[in-house]
Amino acid sequence: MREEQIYTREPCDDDSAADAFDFVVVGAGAAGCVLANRLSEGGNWTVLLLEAGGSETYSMSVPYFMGRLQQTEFNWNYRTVPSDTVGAGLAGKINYCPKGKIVGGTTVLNAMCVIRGHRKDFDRWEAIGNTGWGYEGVLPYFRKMEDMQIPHLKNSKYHGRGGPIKIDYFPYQSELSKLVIQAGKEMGYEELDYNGEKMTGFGRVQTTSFNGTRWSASRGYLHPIRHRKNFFLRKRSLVYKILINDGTKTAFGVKYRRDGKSFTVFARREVIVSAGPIAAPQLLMLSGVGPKEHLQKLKIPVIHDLPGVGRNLLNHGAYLGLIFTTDKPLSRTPPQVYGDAANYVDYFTAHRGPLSSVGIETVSFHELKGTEFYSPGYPRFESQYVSSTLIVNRETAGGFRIPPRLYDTYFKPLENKNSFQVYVFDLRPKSVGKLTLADNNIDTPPIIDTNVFGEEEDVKVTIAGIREMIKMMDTPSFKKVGGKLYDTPLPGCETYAFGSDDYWKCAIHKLSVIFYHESGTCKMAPISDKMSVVSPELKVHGIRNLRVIDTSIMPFMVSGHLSVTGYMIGEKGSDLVKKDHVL
Ligand SMILES: Cc1cc2nc3c(=O)[nH]c(=O)nc-3n(C[C@H](O)[C@H](O)[C@H](O)COP(=O)(O)OP(=O)(O)OC[C@H]3O[C@@H](n4cnc5c(N)ncnc54)[C@H](O)[C@@H]3O)c2cc1C
Repeated sequence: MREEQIYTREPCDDDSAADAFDFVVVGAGAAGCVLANRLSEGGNWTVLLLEAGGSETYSMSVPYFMGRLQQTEFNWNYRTVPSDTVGAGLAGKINYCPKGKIVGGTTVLNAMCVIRGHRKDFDRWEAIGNTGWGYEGVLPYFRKMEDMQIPHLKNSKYHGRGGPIKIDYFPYQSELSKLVIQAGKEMGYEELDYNGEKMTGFGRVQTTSFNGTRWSASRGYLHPIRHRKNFFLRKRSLVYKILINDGTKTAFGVKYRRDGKSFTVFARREVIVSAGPIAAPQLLMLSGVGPKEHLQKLKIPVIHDLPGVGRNLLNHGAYLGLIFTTDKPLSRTPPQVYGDAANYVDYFTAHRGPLSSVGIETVSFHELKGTEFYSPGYPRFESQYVSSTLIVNRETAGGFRIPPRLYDTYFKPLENKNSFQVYVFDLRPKSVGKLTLADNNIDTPPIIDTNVFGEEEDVKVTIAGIREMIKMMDTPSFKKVGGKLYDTPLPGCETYAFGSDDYWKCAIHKLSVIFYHESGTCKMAPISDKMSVVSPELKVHGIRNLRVIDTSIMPFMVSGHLSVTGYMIGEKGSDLVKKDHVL
């Protein structure tokens, strides 16, 4: 048994010399792990899963350690280009763009929130010609991936049981979380299963966790298949080229680098790219599939001109400065959590206590009644209630690139106060960015221009959201604890009257972050759409035996978070592949 198998049941690293497989899947993230599992079930085909990162470890399963994981080698550590619209007040005007480089992909680094989106989001995908991707077409796959643990949701027709991914609440729920749900009721909202019939309202956050531990893509989809004879996982294997026959335009294998050596493997049936929204378009372009002029400029031989590769970069963006103070402590700051030995005892004996949560235990969804953005039954913004002001702590603030001076003037005064933070974000922003290559080398990170908050409408929606949150302080529940908006003007925005639209606009552009929901860079749409990269069967236009199956295929943003969308795409994509290779 190799060392990496001692603490987890992750499959061993395959070091056989086999060089031909039925399917070669690139990237062991949310979608890639699903494909490896589903295509190897039945034993008819051999499947090789190539992952650039190494093994998941036990400590990664502790929810509260989430933020720290971003400061490790298990993160690709991408950065965005400097921006005046999102995070203009961050160091260098640059946002971090974390992505998991590990078996399990970004599901090992993420906040574990399970929020699928609204049925209308998927109906919109179908309306542009993606037959079968409407809500009724995707719901069975959302259910298939789930093993619902929350007692009152186990028998809901919207949820699944017995699937690979366990869904549960975090065992820990702060006083803040309870209070927010109560306040929501006082504002006239329902407490509900936002992944069910209706979405508007408040709820405890459903999470990809089990018994207080992270349930990653690898735990759910790879651990159970570690003994399959037809499944092979090669770790620390960086794929740098998809091999495509220029004459027949057929993909037949990939080249990858492992431990300093180069290898070639062949795919008898298909190459499937599941490298995620940043690396999938990067790999296509490095292999000669992408916008012709861009590739020619970088001296990459063009195999197929596909102008849409890397375009349509979707994302959410959140304002970081919405903070409320209270007379009573409702939650704990990171130093309080990390500094109390009792929390480790609680966690390591019973998987309970604050370490069993990432710090977000409640979410709510709002329609913005009375504004131009109101659409009955279709919420337009989400709030996440952070169980402490995580950011009132130098280390966490640094994790968002908040410069020391900004920290000292805006956040430091809160260090000895009781406060909590609300992330508000527009669920369906209009801004769209793009991803391009910096050069023709896989080791050079691509240029990520998110354009988040580039459209005026997205800023207006966020302002409307902030105002809705401020109203929450008028509820009896928050009055009882002295809930108050933190109204120190943000440095750089003092010239505007605090609370005016102009003030909030300034603050949003300065103190915002991308919400790590990059997607859409290999857009799924019929070929008639010039920006389309893959067909509704997820086949790359113009190339045989090559598909992209991960969150990069999303044509439009969903009103949710993307790991479960990734699982759904992996599940549905597996069925589409199987259909084409019926024995
Ligand atoms: C900090 C953070 C918090 C988040 N919080 C949430 C949340 O609470 N809820 C939620 O639903 N979503 C959340 N997300 C987003 C979600 O986790 C991702 O959108 C989702 O995992 C994307 O799935 P994917 O399969 O497309 O890609 P990924 O899961 O990123 O998988 C891609 C895999 O491909 C590998 N790879 C890339 N390039 C290569 C290459 N050249 N060769 C070999 N392997 C390669 C990568 O190492 C990775 O393992 C969060 C993301 C971040 C960064």
